[in-house]
Amino acid sequence: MTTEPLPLAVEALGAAGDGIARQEGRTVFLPGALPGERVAARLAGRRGEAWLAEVDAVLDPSPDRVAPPCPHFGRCGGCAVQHLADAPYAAWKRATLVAALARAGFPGAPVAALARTPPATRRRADLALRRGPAGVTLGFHAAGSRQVVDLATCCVLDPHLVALFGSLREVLRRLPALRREGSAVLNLLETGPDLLLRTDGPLEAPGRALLAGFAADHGLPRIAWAAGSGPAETAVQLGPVGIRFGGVMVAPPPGAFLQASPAGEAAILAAVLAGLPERLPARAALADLFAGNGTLTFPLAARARVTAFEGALDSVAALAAAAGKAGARVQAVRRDLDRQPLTAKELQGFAAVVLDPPYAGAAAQIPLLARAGVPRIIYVSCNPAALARDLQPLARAGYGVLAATPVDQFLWSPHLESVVVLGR
Ligand SMILES: C[S@@+](CC[C@H](N)C(=O)[O-])C[C@H]1O[C@@H](n2cnc3c(N)ncnc32)[C@H](O)[C@@H]1O
Repeated sequence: MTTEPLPLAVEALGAAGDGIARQEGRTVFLPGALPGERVAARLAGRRGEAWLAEVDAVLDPSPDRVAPPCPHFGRCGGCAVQHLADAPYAAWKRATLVAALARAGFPGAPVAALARTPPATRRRADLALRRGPAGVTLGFHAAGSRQVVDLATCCVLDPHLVALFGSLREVLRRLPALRREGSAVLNLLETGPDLLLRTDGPLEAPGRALLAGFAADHGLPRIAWAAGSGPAETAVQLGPVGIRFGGVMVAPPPGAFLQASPAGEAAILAAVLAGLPERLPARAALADLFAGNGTLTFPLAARARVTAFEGALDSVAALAAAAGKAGARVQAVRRDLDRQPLTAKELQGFAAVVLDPPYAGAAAQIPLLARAGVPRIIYVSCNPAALARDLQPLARAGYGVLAATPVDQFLWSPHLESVVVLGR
């Protein structure tokens, strides 16, 4: 359903990057509209109690409106806010963390300026693939839709990854393993791009040969493949894979989690290390929860012994192997922290606990952490809503925010990374 165009005054920029107006007492979300603008828009559907509208025309543009740098902006769901000038953009992102901390019970907490990440530096892409009559479509999903936007370029991704799009599309067109749909995770490691391909058909010998040719031609040391969401197997290995964390070379599993950009990782790490207690006794121990492949673990190990807890078996194995080889004072432990969170007793020996949970947060672990009374907690979050929820028990347990840093890891998207240091 769509209505006739209505004139609407945009009052604010919402958490998803949409303009927000009011119409007959209801909130209206206006993708592409900016605060202070008057627009003509059609009500096009519901988002919960609110209206979702399509902007027909911007009648009075905001002085903060700028030309979006990417030709796909507006259709591609990867970015939501490329049309806003830099200073109000940075203020909007920082305000997200201020609001989350206020909701958590920390109004007026000290929040640093937004740590920036440059365009064209994102080193991890999770691309959707579709086979159609005209070939293979490769890109991100359109905003709020399952449709895939075929990307010719991307202003966020590292150009080394964007440069692969054309030939990857072509090799996938010839790959029978891709019947209708799949995905491609590209991780830019120090050893070159690492590809994990998930397809809806089996990968036979001719397909493997095709991928081997692609890897050789484009400098990919490894291509892994998986049937749907099944386990990944190595399809092509032409050389070692690796990335250094705190000077320690780690060989991450296919499709491994990486912090989105080098600058984002550096900003997170700086805030985490600055959040540690100033003087750590010689025998101090640190806990790194949701440790992944050791992005934070190895730099933390330069300050004290670290026990790294992680749920994914292949990541724990990569972390343990790298620690063994480097002689790092790191113990890697496989633990599902949702099903079997660390008990208050287990947590009590640590001088500081760093946690960097997935998007959903750490709901099972937080109450036990609140009870343990660890002197320092450093929460790295990629989801302000989960952060606000998870910090509430810590506020009730008497913790205060010592420092909070918003990090613009997910440039031009509504997502925000942040590092919050808590003590009591
Ligand atoms: C946001 S990543 C952080 C990884 C790492 N700290 C880093 O900076 O690269 C979250 C990590 O939590 C892990 N994870 C997800 N659910 C988990 C669970 N229930 N228990 C333990 N680890 C989990 C994921 O495998 C992933 O490695």
